[in-house]
Amino acid sequence: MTAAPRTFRIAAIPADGVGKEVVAAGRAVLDALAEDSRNTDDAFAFAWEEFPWGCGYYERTGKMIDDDGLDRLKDFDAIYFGAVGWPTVPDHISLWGLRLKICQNFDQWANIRPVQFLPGVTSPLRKADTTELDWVVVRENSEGEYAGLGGRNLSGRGPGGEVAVQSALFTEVGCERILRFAFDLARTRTRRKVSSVTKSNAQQYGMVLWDDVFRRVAADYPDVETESVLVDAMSAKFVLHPEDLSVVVASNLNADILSDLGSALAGSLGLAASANLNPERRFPSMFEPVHGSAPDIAGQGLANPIGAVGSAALMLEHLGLPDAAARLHKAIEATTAAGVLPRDLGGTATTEEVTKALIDALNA
Ligand SMILES: NC(=O)C1=CN([C@@H]2O[C@H](COP(=O)(O)OP(=O)(O)OC[C@H]3O[C@@H](n4cnc5c(N)ncnc54)[C@H](O)[C@@H]3O)[C@@H](O)[C@H]2O)C=CC1
Ligand SMILES: CC(=O)C(=O)O
Ligand SMILES: [K+]
Ligand SMILES: [Mn+2]
Repeated sequence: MTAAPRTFRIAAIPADGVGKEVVAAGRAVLDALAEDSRNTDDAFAFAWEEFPWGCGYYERTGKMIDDDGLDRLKDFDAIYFGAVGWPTVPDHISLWGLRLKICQNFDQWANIRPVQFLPGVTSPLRKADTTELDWVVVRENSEGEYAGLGGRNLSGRGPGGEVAVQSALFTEVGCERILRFAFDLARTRTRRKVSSVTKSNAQQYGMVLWDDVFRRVAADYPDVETESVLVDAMSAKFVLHPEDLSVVVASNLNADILSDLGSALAGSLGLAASANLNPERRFPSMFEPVHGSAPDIAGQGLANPIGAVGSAALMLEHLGLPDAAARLHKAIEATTAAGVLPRDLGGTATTEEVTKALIDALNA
């Protein structure tokens, strides 16, 4: 007798552009994994519900998400997200209307973005051996530069004389929780090191508060090596001394930029995975590739699904399925090592072909 499968309720929000293609790919891989677990003692299954929100929905209804959308999402075990944004809708409307709305209302304050180097993928880094490289960007995901504070036309003078203010919000509670999260994560890694990134020479209030809290929290983790680096210097360090990185923690904007840089160094933005976590589990967490909707390649079957599949692996870990997550990672490595590469990695494989290779690799 085998036990009934543990069933996880997942809300899929593919949203726009390649988001639709990579979420479909990720779902196919996850369903294959679940199917494979049937008749085992660790059987699990996914009950999917897909939501049509995004820019197309906005064009039809004037809403990025239904008024009761958050209410409908709040009891899911997790959210599997694609990417939001399309040239027909201003980017700040679409991003605030969907992704930021979910992240902020569900207090997904920790955004985890591993930078992973894969076999068979050429890195633009000049270092001959990238096999030793592996670091993770921890992004403060609830405040900072994306707090949404400010306004336009503050001078009242209108076009030509407009004044706009965009403020960054830093709270001691917000800094402390993300910094502790980074230290706790460092303790789970081979290299126990946290690099904190700010721009506190120029931004003398919020980022100096961050630095102060970093020093205070660090005292509780004497076993973890630390460094405090300005963001301009850290961007150079990503390229020149990536072997010196393990956990890199930064504010919302700085980590957003650094994580795209990191994934490009690993070979492509299409590879990068992320988890928007509500660590207290009061709300569902959301898993999405780091990249956007890529309108330049959308609808052509060219999207690299690996970032979305890596995000699915982060979701499996969050759901308490570490063995299944490890199998996904192995399948990703086997696929790139075998040279099944999409166009952004210099290959010719379509989204569908990469997805099929990933599914085949699960059982290899
Ligand atoms: N979390 C989200 O939903 C995000 C949404 N966006 C939105 O996406 C739209 C496009 O933004 P961009 O700045 O162009 O960034 P993007 O990440 O969509 O694209 C940047 C470059 O990376 C390539 N790329 C991205 N994903 C890829 C994949 N899976 N496979 C192969 N190549 C891939 C694109 O073709 C493009 O050349 C905008 O509306 C933006 O606001 C951008 C970033 C994150
Ligand atoms: C919006 C965006 O670029 C990101 O979340 O990475
Ligand atoms: K995304
Ligand atoms: Mn980004």
